[in-house]
Amino acid sequence: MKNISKDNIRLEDILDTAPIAVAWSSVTSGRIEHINKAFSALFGYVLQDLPDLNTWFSDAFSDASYYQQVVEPWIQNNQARQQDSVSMDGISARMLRNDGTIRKINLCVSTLGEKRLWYFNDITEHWIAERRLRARSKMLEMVAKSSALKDILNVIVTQIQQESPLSLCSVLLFDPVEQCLRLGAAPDFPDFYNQAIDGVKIGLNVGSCGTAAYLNKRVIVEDIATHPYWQDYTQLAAEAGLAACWSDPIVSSKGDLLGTFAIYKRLPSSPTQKEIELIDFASNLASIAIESYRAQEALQKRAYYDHLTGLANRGYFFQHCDALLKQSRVEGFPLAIIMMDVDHFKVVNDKYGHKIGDFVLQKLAQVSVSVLKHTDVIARIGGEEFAILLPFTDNNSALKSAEQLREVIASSVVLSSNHEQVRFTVSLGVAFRQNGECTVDEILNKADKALYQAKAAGRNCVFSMGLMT
Ligand SMILES: Nc1nc2c(ncn2[C@@H]2O[C@H](COP(=O)(O)OP(=O)(O)OP(=O)(O)O)[C@@H](O)[C@H]2O)c(=O)[nH]1
Repeated sequence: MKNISKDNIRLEDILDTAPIAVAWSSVTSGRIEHINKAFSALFGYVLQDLPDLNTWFSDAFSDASYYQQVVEPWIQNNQARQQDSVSMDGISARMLRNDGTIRKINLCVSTLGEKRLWYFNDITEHWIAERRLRARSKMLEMVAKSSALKDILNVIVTQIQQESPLSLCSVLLFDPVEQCLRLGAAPDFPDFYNQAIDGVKIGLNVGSCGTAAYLNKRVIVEDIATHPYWQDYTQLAAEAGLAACWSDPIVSSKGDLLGTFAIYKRLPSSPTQKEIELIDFASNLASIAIESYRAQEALQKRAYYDHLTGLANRGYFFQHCDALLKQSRVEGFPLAIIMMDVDHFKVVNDKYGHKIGDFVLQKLAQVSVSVLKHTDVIARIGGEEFAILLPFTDNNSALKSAEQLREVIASSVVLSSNHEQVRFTVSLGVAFRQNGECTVDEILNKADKALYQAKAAGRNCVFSMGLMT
């Protein structure tokens, strides 16, 4: 430490003890003549690194248009002011440190003779806290308004990317049925990377996210190129320009896995304490968003789906049928309806009990879904009564679908509590949208009449308004 005698105190020494970053420049040449210790700590430079003031400023302000439109006029205005002005209005701006990270500063200037003193007050922490609060409020508002989950997650990802420049962030959603991760939000990743990741099964050595989800704990990979967790994905990561990945499992309030939040870096690196806090913040926000979305989804499911079979319920079917009938009238595509009813179901219940009867309904739903097209909608509209809507389906195709349903159901088996094979059949009635007007009630009535004909004809058969197949 320098030994400063009492009567030999220089301005430089005084400024070095100041907690605020200060630089002074020559009024005439603009050369930066001194920076204090707090300046070096804030921006990472020593005096020799810095060119003249204007050159440094034009590089240091991270937002070029803000620099040109706001900062430059402010500097010029101050330079035009008379000398020995001691106090001036400050300006807020984002400035780059020598490591590329961004600091938010309040900049003030005063002129003293030939020297111009610049004061850089670091308000980054306050700025980050404020922005996080804003991001959090915006996200909660979006949750309350039931915005699309992808949009909400994009707000979180964007916030973190702004706080941690030179990073890419992603949220992947856990699919518990398929035990895989699906794309939630990864707005700045290349499409080929997102496509490759979407649907990846979780497991050990499935990158940072697949492994974090599998182990249900944070995974920090500092160098993707050499880490065993990435051994099957190093080329993919290299093509996307990714060198490090820190991934956190997103967990619900009950401890269930909801997905992963990850920060990727372009160069091998380990997270700072601040970046760990950032990951925690993002995972917590994402957890609120995903959990509330899932709760809403479950509510909707309860409103529209039949709890026993998992098929759509009567309400959903009628709504959907009405909309599709209108659309088919406008666009002129063919549409058919099948009504399907279990034969002698009372006998099944009486002989094997209600529980086995329930298994029969579940099995019937399962095999029906397996033979229908993904555009068809099957619903349980009564106890043992089902309706199927077949858009873009003409007369012959609908009859074929009905026959296929009949066959696959007739060959299905459920085991009774005594391990007896319980077999069951269905009767089916088919109706089509004719040219001209046709309401939901009209087409369902037609299908119902055909169903009664099938029952009357001895069951386990398909009828289409008097035509038996
Ligand atoms: N296990 C079970 N049975 C149900 C459910 N909903 C309705 N049922 C039963 O379904 C049976 C319907 O009987 P019916 O209307 O006489 O018809 P069916 O015995 O199938 O005879 P047909 O339709 O004429 O071939 C009744 O025994 C109801 O109790 C359910 O959710 N689970």
